[in-house]
Amino acid sequence: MNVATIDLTRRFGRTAAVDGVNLDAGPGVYGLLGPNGAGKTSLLRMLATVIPPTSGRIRLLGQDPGVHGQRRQIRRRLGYVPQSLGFYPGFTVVEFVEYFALLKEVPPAQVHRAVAAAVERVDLGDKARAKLRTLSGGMLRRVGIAQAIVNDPQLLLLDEPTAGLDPEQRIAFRALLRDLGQQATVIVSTHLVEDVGAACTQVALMDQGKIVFRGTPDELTARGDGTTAAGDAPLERGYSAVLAAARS
Ligand SMILES: Nc1ncnc2c1ncn2[C@@H]1O[C@H](COP(=O)(O)OP(=O)(O)OP(=O)(O)O)[C@@H](O)[C@H]1O
Repeated sequence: MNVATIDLTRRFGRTAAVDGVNLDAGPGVYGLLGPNGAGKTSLLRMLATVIPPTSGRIRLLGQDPGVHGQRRQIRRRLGYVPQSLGFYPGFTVVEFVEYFALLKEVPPAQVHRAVAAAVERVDLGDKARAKLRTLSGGMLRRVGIAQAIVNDPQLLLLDEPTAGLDPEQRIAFRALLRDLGQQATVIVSTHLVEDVGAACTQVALMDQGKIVFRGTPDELTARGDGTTAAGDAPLERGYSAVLAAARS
């Protein structure tokens, strides 16, 4: 398993943002759904080794992120797109992605090719030498994705990556996720259920810090069958039905 958590919990004061999550994930694309404040970002931040858990256990890529040497090895093989990434406005696209390649200790001889490949994969080849301050919001999102994939990660964590992408880019991005998920574990938090239906092999639904559903997108859809759950699409009705059941 690339990700294994046992009773993973993260508190902020009295709030249990993540409350006893047990998760196993091998290669594939996993959608993480849930309402605002469900704990998705906090869970992803722990998996990205950005914040430590309050209690519980995590193993990532067979290593313990609580141990310095192992955490460093995880970070070399990890990609993370946070909800808002700080961009240095005076950097070009290539300089920015290269900076992350160096942080992730991509071997120097491979950096040039890895950066060019990541920039091409997000369809920004024609903007490679443009300064970040001149790019649109959607293009910056794609730069954020390029930095995350530059080290060919075995674990890729994306927090609402399609926010701000136009429809054409979202479709291309889902194809990229499916491709990356052949080898890597890709966990993508999103509010867009179309993204889950189109790109994910598995879906987890969080509510109030807990995972209240785990299964395939079709299984989530089936939860809405024959119910009066709200939603314009079948997957949305499944989502609403599971949340209503979890809260009843
Ligand atoms: N740094 C923090 N300090 C205090 N409380 C926090 C912090 N980060 C998150 N929380 C709280 O933890 C809970 C879970 O927040 P989190 O951002 O993980 O949810 P989310 O599912 O990602 O929400 P959204 O869909 O709105 O992004 C919320 O109640 C939030 O207010």
